[in-house]
Amino acid sequence: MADVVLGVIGGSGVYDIDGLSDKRWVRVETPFGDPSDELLTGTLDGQKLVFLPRHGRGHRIPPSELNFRANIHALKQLGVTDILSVSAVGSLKAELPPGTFVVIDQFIDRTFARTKSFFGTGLVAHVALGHPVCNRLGDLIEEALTELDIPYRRRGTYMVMEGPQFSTIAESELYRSWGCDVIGMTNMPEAKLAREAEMCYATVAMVTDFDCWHPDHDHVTVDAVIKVVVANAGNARSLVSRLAPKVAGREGACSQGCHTALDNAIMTAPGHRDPEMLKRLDVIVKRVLG
Ligand SMILES: CSC[C@H]1O[C@H](OP(=O)(O)O)[C@H](O)[C@@H]1O
Ligand SMILES: Nc1ncnc2[nH]cnc12
Repeated sequence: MADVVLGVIGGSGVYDIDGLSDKRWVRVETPFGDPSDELLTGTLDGQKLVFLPRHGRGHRIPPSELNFRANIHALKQLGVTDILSVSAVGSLKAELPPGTFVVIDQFIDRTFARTKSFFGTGLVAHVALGHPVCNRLGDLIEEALTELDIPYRRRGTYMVMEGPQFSTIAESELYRSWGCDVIGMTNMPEAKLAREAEMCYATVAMVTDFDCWHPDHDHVTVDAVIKVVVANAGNARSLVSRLAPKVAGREGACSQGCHTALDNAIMTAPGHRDPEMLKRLDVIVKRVLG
């Protein structure tokens, strides 16, 4: 089993990370193009950590233009085994007010303008996604949130919309009728690609607004989102600091199988695999194809 390296993908308002020693921003090239920015490497409380600002420093890249494959590939190249995704989300439930952290366990992917797989013609794979996030990592996140006394909810369904515009009231009500808890624009295909790359992935969604459905609250604006993110930045920082040593202390391969997701996933017969694809996907498939 590879050494544990914690990856943190910072969402809106989270473009840096505190308290790292041996801090270094590194440029990583991938066969899929450039990640959102350089990646920040370092050590936090004895745990190796790699941080990537999802939208780049200065928030340059909108959700539909994020190079999700390059981002996940770059983290994989730097040895990341477990990814904590930190995301700002709108609430679709009255009982999830701004400031609440939700440890996501399900997604509904309604995005339509994104490349969603590392695989393709010449090397076809179908990974399981029934449990799209890692529950072992989710347990550690929950432990950290409990110890820090941060208001949180374990489990919730994150509706992933294409954006960049926020929803109409009719859309927001539709997602509410589906039982979704929160809404955002970024966690798919990120979570799917992390699974294909055999990395544990878990999302802490920070509720920043009531989207546009709540009769007693203003409709979401960027200003309102950033205000809540800034007000909760301390909690997000404490969560990462508290989580790092817990991740360092976890033992063995993921019992849910995140680290072996490709074991029964590749469909293309050995003699029909495209050598170019195999080369391009080397970092992703070398454990399973040698
Ligand atoms: C500034 S609000 C919209 C923006 O924030 C969320 O991004 P992230 O998950 O990276 O925090 C949301 O999905 C939108 O991309
Ligand atoms: N209401 C909302 N809809 C989509 N993405 C969001 N990110 C934060 N709030 C959001």
